[in-house]
Amino acid sequence: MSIIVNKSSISESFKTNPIPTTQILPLDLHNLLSLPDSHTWPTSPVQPPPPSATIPVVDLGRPPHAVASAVRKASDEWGVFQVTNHGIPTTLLREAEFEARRLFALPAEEKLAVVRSPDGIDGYGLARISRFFAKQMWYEGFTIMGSPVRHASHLWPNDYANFCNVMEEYQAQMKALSEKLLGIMFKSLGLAQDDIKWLHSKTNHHPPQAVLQLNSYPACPDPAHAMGLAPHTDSSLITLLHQSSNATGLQISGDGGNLWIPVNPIPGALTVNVGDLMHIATNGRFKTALHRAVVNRTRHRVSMAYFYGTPQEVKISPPMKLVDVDHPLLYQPVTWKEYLDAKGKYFNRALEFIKCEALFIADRCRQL
Ligand SMILES: C=C1C[C@]23C[C@H]1CC[C@H]2[C@@]12CCC[C@@](C)(C(=O)O1)[C@H]2[C@@H]3C(=O)O
Ligand SMILES: O=C(O)CCC(=O)C(=O)O
Ligand SMILES: [Fe+2]
Repeated sequence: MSIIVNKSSISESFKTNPIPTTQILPLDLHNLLSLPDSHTWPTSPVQPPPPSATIPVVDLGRPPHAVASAVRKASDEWGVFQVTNHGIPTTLLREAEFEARRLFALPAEEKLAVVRSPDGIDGYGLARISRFFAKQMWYEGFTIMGSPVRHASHLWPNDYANFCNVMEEYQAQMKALSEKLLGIMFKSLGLAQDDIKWLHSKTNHHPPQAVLQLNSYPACPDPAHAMGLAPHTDSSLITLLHQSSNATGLQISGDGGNLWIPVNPIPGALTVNVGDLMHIATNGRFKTALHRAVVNRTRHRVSMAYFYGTPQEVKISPPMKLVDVDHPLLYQPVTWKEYLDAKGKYFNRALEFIKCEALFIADRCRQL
């Protein structure tokens, strides 16, 4: 039997850049009565957002031209918006959150049995961005790519079918909605299907890659000095986020990090983040939103993020219609895996490192 290893799969990125175990294992936050020093962040001045700053909400039930212009405006200006009337059954959203909570409610030692391996993509653990920060986040997560059966059957040997069925159905529905939204986004820029072949092409050898991340932020004894998920942009084309409606937590940076605007959960709505790959694919037209999650004293908040990206062999570059003298090509073509490699090294500066000037400068240096 021969094993075909395609070096471009996103899970390969974690094989080439393993994460130290100390950056994977979370403390049992559910039983802590005060904030340990390891989790104490310097307080940042809390500024009230200006009254005009609210994250756009797009009703997908409106006429197509109205939806397209609202999506375009939100993606240009914010890189994030909420969608209502998206067609995902509320019961599925509720069931998925219920199953996620059932997982995080397990005793710490049972969750540790499905901890991510240093070079793996799926399983339980801290956020991958942890190693870029001196302090730990008030956070635990569980990553699913495809079928969660291997880990779920470990957690619930006699009772894993429901978790798996719900998570698989959730991923199928999120995939369909991601594809619909990407279609709307590209169309809103005046592009036809033919302009972005990699998005629709039947010639891709692999299906689009996607990751479902369950995020858990236990109630926190000192939320003002804790961080749920530190400021970052998502590496996907788009991310569809469902946040539990029992607590706010997601915030968007209005100005690169000093002003934070909350995304107030609308029951049943989903938040759409423009990811770094979409910023690359639109030659910088659409913004990638810097965001973070904060925690609170009384509520255990859970969110579910579905990261939708490209098939493994696809190099992302903008369609020619978005490149001209006024809009020179901004970024070098990259696969998702290559981009995750850059993100693993340079974190929030990864985009800078794949800028075309960087290539130009590197060439110049070589010539000198
Ligand atoms: C496909 C992805 C996207 C990843 C990396 C990889 C698997 C898990 C994703 C997250 C999930 C939690 C936030 C984030 C910032 C993190 O630390 O891990 C995400 C990251 C990214 O968007 O870069
Ligand atoms: O929990 C949230 O609201 C944010 C989650 C997030 O940003 C992520 O999973 O990338
Ligand atoms: Fe995110």
